[in-house]
Amino acid sequence: MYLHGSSQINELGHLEIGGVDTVTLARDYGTPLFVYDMALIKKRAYEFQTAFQEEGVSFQVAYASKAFSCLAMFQLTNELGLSLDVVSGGELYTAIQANVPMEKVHFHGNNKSREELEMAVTAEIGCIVVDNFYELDLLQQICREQQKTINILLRITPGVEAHTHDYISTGQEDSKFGFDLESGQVEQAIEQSLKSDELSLLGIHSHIGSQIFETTGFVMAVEKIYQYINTWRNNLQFIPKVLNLGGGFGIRYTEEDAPLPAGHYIKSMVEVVKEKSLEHNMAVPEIWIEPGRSLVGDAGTTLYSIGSAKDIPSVRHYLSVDGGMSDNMRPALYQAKYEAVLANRANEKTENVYSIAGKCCESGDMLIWDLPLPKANHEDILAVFCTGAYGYSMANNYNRIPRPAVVFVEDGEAYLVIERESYADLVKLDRPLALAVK
Ligand SMILES: Cc1ncc(COP(=O)(O)O)c(C=O)c1O
Ligand SMILES: N[C@@H](CCCC[NH3+])C(=O)O
Repeated sequence: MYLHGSSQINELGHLEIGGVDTVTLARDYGTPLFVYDMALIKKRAYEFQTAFQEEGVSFQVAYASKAFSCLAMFQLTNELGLSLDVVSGGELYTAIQANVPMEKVHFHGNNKSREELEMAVTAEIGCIVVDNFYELDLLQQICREQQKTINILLRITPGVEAHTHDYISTGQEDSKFGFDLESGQVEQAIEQSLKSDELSLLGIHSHIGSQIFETTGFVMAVEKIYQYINTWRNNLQFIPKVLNLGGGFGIRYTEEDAPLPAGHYIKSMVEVVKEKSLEHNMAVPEIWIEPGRSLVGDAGTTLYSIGSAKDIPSVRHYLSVDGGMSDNMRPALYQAKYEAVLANRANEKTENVYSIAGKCCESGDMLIWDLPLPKANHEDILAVFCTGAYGYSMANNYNRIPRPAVVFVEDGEAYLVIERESYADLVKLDRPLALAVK
């Protein structure tokens, strides 16, 4: 059994995270419950930061908050010295409510609305990562109206295919994100940005995809960008001060995954940026990254109560849990794989192979296929590891299932950071027909 971070088995044979017994957590807060190991989040942030420090370059590590966002998470990442990448008005609003210094916020998205851009300009955030010409025009207009200037990066699609699931690959030429490099769109966008009194162009952004296990794609993206440096410098007198190379660093969900240590990714990125900058006789730009999954993914564990079982002789043993695709879309969406244990009998021998079904009204709502476990029944708590990224943040109310609660744990203490949704919450925005607005 692979245990992440501070997870261990205690003397009762229970899974413990951050010094807190998960069986007690399940009893006190109910299930499904997301449990975050705070020490592991801190460790992951520190690994990226020290890797940059060792390379001796200027850098920013921004937390890609789409992986998991809430007030407490934003407060924590801010305390850790991370910047914050948001992709919507909702994430920006959460950052404002969490008192994140606005100069540390970067705003992404391929279709930011006027309202969202106005909100960002009003809040005077640190940087907007502009994705397309529509946004470039709109942002200039908004800045003019508000008589403000704003820092921007231009997101480019470098034409690099990351080796990952198609749905989470973003750097290929045929992508909805960013300005196309090959066709000259980037040059045109740089020109428009430089001409604008309202926009201060800091540099270039590239994000090639997610759950990436090798450094080649990042290196190729840098090489692609530098192929255009001379053109930009000669034609437009533009040299990027910032290169944001995105996120996407892979994590270990199961034994099939072999992620590199954070330092490896950073070292190869920095090496190629230094080498190419030297070749082009230019100063090494500031290097920014924006990891999401690799900061919070393995720090999260979901606790479920096991309910019904169905045995189909010689075919399959199903066990159903009290959550599913409503709190973890990833298996249904990407055929993602997870490991899990019985939290209350974590040191017992595995005897059976079960397939873990969610409770949603969908045959595709299967969390794990063929999981070896001790003989399990409805008194057991299932702990699914590595659910910290894109679990709660993609949770939904399908079948009107309330979203789970979230606790942070550290040094034997648990902190409830998101309450469990109630049935009353589910109908909060509904209007009975008699009161419905015509
Ligand atoms: C622009 C951008 N930055 C950062 C991320 C974070 O990626 P990950 O969670 O894989 O680190 C994403 C998601 O893929 C993204 O689209
Ligand atoms: N939600 C995806 C990653 C998308 C990242 C955002 N661009 C996942 O769970 O793997």
